[in-house]
Amino acid sequence: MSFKIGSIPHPSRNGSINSTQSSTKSQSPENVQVAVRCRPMSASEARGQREVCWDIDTTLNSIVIAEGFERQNRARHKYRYDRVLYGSDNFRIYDDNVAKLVNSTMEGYNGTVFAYGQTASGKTYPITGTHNEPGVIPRAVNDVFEYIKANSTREFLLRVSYLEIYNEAIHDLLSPGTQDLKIHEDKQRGVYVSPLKEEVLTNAKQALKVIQKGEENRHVSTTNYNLHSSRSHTIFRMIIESKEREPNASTQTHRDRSTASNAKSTIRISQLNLIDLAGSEKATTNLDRQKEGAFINKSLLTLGTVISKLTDSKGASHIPFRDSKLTRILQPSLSGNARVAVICTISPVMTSMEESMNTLKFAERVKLVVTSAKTNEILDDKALLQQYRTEISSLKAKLEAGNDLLAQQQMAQEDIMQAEKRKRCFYYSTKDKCATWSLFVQP
Ligand SMILES: Nc1ncnc2c1ncn2[C@@H]1O[C@H](COP(=O)(O)OP(=O)(O)OP(=O)(O)O)[C@@H](O)[C@H]1O
Repeated sequence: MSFKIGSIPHPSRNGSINSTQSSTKSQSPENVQVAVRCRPMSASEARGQREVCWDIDTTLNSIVIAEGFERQNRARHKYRYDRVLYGSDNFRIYDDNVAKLVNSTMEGYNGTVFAYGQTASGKTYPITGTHNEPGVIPRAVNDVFEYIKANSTREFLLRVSYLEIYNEAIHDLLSPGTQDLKIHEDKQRGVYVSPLKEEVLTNAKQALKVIQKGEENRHVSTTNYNLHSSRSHTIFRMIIESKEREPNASTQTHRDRSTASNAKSTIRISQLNLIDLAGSEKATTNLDRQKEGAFINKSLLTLGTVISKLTDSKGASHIPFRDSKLTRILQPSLSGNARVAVICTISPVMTSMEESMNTLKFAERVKLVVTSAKTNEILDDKALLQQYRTEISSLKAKLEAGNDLLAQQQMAQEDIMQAEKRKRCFYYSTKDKCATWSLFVQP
């Protein structure tokens, strides 16, 4: 894999991130964004088949089996998605289907992007990309740092992890050799994998090094269909924390300080999951590939079942998220609190028609999944402390105001007593001509 963040070409098409801060706390329910892309033929495919077996309309975003390629009795059903593309342009796929989602993760919403399709259909290509056509991961990392640059009133903390699910076992790609990674769930953290190494990111260049390190540790093999076939599902996760930056203390008024302490009392936390699924494969004679294929097919089948049940209009009973590690990890995204974008990839050749049709049907079903992302805000300890401080000083002020009132009442009481004494003194001094009492008469 070779890509460089600093040298992403086509600057005019770069920078699609909108830096405005959203004031909404919850997005209205929305369907999963689905893009379908048919890759161009490879040189060897082009030798066996002259034309692409799909009729693709990139304006109407529809796809149908091309005339002359339909099989007997197969109706030429036209499929429509949010975006239907042909070719190698990774910029368009990112700008149209992913950039907005990445932007919203910077504003506190969770986001998940995954690529789905048979082996060698071109899933890794849009996710990691090439030097000239960088994929979702390098573009997202680039946009995250661009967003941070454009939003100087907030400070950000970025952490990444990179894992793969190979033969139903979870491996840490950033810490190879770590054994026995398990999926856990608790109220605070939701579903998470542990022990999993997290690297703190400080700049885009370092982020790409981390990704490259992870890529090198991924399980890749040569299959009948792909020279560098990914034999595992990978999940690249970025955790984004942000809070209002504290203004310069020396230039603040007391009022500024108390407003600032309220504003910085919350921290936004969101996750960006970028997932490259392993591809389903037809039977092979290689025993290792057979074993891998069985695990891959089973987890993709579970993903299909989960999607079907989530979109079952009768209201699904049990959704089998726990039947595979992949669906278990994807559970929080698919069941609600995340924006989700799916890139479905198909091959241009007739020999893969059956698998491509299955991918198109999957794309149709996943399009029906509805999610409703919310901003995730928490109070941090420091902010909590700050809140307590503000509360204590307000109580003190109230107490002081109360004390003043008490003091005023005491003084009034004393004034009354003095007046009483003066009255009595005046009475004594006039009646008994008592010099001693006359002292009280004088002010
Ligand atoms: N849109 C595309 N334009 C040009 N080349 C592509 C495109 N998509 C894929 N390719 C090329 O096709 C081959 C297979 O692609 P890729 O590895 O992305 O497939 P995959 O679906 O991830 O396969 P697997 O599931 O086996 O890992 C690669 O050589 C890749 O460079």
